[in-house]
Amino acid sequence: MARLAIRNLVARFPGLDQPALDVPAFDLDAGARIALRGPSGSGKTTFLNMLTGLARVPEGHVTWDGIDLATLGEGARDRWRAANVGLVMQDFHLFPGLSALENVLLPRRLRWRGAEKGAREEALGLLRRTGVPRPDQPVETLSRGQSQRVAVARALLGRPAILVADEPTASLDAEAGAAVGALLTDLARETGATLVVATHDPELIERIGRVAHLTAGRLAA
Ligand SMILES: Nc1ncnc2c1ncn2[C@@H]1O[C@H](COP(=O)(O)OP(=O)(O)OP(=O)(O)O)[C@@H](O)[C@H]1O
Repeated sequence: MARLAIRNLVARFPGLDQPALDVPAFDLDAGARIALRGPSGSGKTTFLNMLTGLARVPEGHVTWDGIDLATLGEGARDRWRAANVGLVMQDFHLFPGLSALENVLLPRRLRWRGAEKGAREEALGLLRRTGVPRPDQPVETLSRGQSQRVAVARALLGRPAILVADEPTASLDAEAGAAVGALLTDLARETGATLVVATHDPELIERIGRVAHLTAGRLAA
């Protein structure tokens, strides 16, 4: 279970007159689910990067369960993220030369230096649930939609307390998108994970049930 409190978060980039992100206060209860909407360039990716510790918090506070990511260096943020966050990013970051199953297991292997007992069965179960038919297939031969499902399965392995996804249904047709959206929301509900999803997909937004809008870096929940 993970609770989020953001205070006075401001991110600026060179060449932009206005901050890319300016969020005075934003809170999520542990286990909350929220969809993040906003036009291109409104700051969604920047926001997700700050929430997950992928980027340094330049100004203000992003606090998960009392841990302020602004106080952590890059290595500490990476360790915190590996222990707490399941991430589905827009480009899937799958490793070619490895199978679907190996890709799902890879972050866990790096984290624990060896596959933990049960992780393989959990990974196979997630691949089954996400609808990846052949776990041993090399990822470079998967379709975009299948790659997306592998990325979702990888994010869900180990039941992370925080699930963050950036347009997780964007490369899927309506049916596959609905399946992946259902899986994300169902598993978040089952595990009590706090779920934040940047998406324009109306079906997924409805499934999540709550939406926050980003406009030019400002968040309205
Ligand atoms: N490293 C950077 N240097 C300069 N400007 C940046 C940088 N990263 C993002 N920006 C700018 O910050 C703003 C917010 O970008 P961001 O990628 O967060 O938007 P977004 O809502 O995710 O967009 P999209 O939906 O197109 O992915 C944009 O104006 C973008 O050009």
